[in-house]
Amino acid sequence: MSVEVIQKLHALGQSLWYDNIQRRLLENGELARMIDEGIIRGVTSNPTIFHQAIANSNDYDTAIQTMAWAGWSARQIYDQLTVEDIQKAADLFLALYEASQGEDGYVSLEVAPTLAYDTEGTVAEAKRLWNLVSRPNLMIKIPATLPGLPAIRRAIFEGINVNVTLIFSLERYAQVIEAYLSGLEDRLAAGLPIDRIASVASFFVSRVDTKVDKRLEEILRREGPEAEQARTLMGTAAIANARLAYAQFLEAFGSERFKALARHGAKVQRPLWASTSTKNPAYRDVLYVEELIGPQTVNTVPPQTLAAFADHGEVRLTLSAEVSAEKKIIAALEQLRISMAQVTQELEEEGVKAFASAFEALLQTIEERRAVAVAELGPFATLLAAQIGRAAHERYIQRLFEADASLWTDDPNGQAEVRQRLGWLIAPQKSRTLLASLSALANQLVAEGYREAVLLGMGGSSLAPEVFALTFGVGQIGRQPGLNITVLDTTDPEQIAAVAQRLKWGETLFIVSSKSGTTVEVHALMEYFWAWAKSHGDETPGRHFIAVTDPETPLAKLAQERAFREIFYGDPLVGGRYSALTAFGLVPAALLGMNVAQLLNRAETMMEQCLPTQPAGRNPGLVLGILLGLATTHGRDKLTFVADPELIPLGAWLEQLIAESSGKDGRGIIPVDQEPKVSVDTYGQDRLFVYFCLDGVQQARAQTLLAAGHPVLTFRFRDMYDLGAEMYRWEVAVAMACAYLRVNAFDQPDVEDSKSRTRTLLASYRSQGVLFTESPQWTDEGVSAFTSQQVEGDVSSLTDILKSFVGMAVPGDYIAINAYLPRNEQTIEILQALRKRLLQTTGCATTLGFGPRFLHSTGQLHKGGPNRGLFLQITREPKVDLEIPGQGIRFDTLERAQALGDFEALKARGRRVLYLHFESASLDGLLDF
Ligand SMILES: O=P(O)(O)OC[C@H]1O[C@](O)(CO)[C@@H](O)[C@@H]1O
Ligand SMILES: O=C[C@H](O)[C@H](O)COP(=O)(O)O
Repeated sequence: MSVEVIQKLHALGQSLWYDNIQRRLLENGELARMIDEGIIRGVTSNPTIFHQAIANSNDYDTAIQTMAWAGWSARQIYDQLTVEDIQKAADLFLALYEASQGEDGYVSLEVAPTLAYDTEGTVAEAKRLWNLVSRPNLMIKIPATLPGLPAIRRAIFEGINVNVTLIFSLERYAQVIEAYLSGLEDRLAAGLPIDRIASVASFFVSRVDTKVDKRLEEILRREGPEAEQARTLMGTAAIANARLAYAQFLEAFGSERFKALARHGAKVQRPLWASTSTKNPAYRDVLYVEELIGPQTVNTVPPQTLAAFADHGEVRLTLSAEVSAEKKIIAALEQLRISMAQVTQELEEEGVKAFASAFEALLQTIEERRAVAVAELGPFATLLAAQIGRAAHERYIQRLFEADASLWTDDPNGQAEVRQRLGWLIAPQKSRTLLASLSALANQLVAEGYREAVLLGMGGSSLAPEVFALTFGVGQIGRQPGLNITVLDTTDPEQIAAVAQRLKWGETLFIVSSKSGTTVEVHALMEYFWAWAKSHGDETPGRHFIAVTDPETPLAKLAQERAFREIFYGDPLVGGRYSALTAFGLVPAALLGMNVAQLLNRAETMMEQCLPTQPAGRNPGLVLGILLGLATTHGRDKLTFVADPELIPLGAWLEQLIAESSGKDGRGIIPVDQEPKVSVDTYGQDRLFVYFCLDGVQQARAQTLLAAGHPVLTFRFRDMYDLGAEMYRWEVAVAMACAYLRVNAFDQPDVEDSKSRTRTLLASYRSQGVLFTESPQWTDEGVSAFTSQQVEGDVSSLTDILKSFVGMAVPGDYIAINAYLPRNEQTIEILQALRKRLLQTTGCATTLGFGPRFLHSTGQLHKGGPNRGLFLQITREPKVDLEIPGQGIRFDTLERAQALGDFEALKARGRRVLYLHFESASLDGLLDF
């Protein structure tokens, strides 16, 4: 696009405005770029433009859905969407507005076209929109109908900038100028300033040709004596009409009357050439720009006209006071009985009608989308609005951003923790400081021949990286050259060995990721791979390692001592499970080759929607959070994920965020991830489904669930980078849900219990060589069973044990399979089959977690949440085992100690637990019940 031609245009006194608005342009920086590069100097919108923007895109889906959930009407939603876009555009133009001293930099918003013949209604609407948008560089568009004229005068008197729209005739244009001047005079008479009031008169061009040409064509068709004259007049009326308007402008604003106003600072009301895209393909595509260039004018162009003009537009002065030729054209038309008065009157009426029907169609579209969103709420449709009202009254969002810890807890220690844990709120902005170093490192590693990275971390330090690795991994969209990342968050020797076996020395980078820098699994894994690296003959393999940790942690110190290639520091004001958009998620994202800036842009756009400046019902995080809280208190506490294939990995990250944040003090939301599909009538009344939709593969499933009466919230992703937005939204939502449930969203008080029991067990193992002395309640066929309570009835097989255990489940319970096994295809298959069986037999929700990974995720909820869980714990004798260098134990011992530590912790809290240890038996036996 050539900026030069536009600069030339501006040098001749014409400003180019953009006849287009679309949320995507505001969010992705395109409008900002066009302003910065000097391409456009203002924006105009109209009901047709908004109809196209909203009805033909999914840019507004999240916003519409949120407001619909909050109980807003279609009209309220329309207002909010349009005002937001206009405000955002106005903010982008503010600098230009100021630099040009109010000459340019305006953004126009039209009053509802249904008010076009209602003077009082228009005045009231103009005032309402002016106050609502509240930007100095706003222009309110008012149609120049007869009833519109006094409204224009009144609006000017009120100090409102006015873009007078739908002007077609010279007569009406004169009345528009009169209304403007009178409005200014009224202000002066009232002692009010007039120097900051701006107005443009939108004179419509191309539509005049469309209508006149049609009449000329009729004459041509008749092939009579007037045909030749008609031919020469084709495509001339619009420009002649507009040039005559320009002459009228020069006269009116050169008058003594205006000069008197100008002495008080009045600005001229510039003519704005509107409707300047070429409608007849036989005409030059920049006709209505090139032929109307002159001082003190504006031309507003839609995208295709802008592109054409920048490409091949020619700039020369084409407007002047000399309009004899133009007068002749109009006279010639009149001779052919084409009355401009009639043509323009029809155009005005049709123009109002067309805008009104676009407006009605837009409201209809919003209404349809609103109804779909409300239906998603199922039984909560009638209850949610009041709860949002309560949250607004209690200032939930304000208190979140003010770090008012009393929102979650009265406990002083808990409150102190909360105050240290809210840095994630500004992560989308703050993390930008990492961008340069991240891309430098990614490029350097690729250039040095690294192909693979293994991330060693647990919970919040591994789950977001895993989401990114699985969604943006090999062959996925939008990826620059980068490394493949494998996440290792286990102490299972088989799983570790399987990864180690396929690594190539020299091509593999290790990312040691731990916020606290003290997590036992991470330390053990790091020592293992450090020794692995050394075993390749490199005594100082630090350059193959990077660390992500908070400042001054033991890991940070060790990484320095061992000369790690790089250390990235996390934000100490962000807790582990809220760290996705800090170094913990972003370092791996960058190494994968993701566009981290884009991820953060999406997150920031969501952040802006979640700010306290937004009305409560417009805040996607707040509305979702209150809904989660409400559903939980109404017994729908099993938050069940349904996802299109690409989005399945998101569930594991959400699981930790939700479970570890909310599952405490006997309350909590139970996330159910990747549950096998069963017939919908299997589900109890304790489900709240969420559907993560990318390409709609699971749409039919979601519909079936909805039809069966379950709430199903749909989250539509435009592409995978929307992960940035959704991660942020869910972080806010979970914080808000926790406030609603009155639990501290930012601690994990029950996790430590399992850890300390594990430490005690390991100490006894180190001193006495035994880990566990309890004798099983039952043992046979190579399986031993330990239970929290005496098994009822006759038990002669594993099947009996399982039946008796499962028999304890009542509606509203959930069954958690906690497997300390290698997380691989084979075990996943067996355990998912078991899960399906359990679900079908009991109707209860089921979860599957691999230990010790889940201890850093759902483990908190298991112990601290509602006592509705039945825990089936599984370990087995390992096929391989590995030494943990320098610790005097092997990985299997650590894994088993972790299982036992959690078993004891669960029992101590009165949970129903069945612990099965498979010595020699096959896991397949689990399916025989
Ligand atoms: O990043 P770190 O400090 O290694 O912790 C890992 C995980 O362990 C937990 O503290 C729970 O044990 C999580 O909250 C956290 O995400
Ligand atoms: O403000 C601008 C007008 O609404 C717009 O230019 C109308 O153009 P059209 O005639 O191409 O619809």
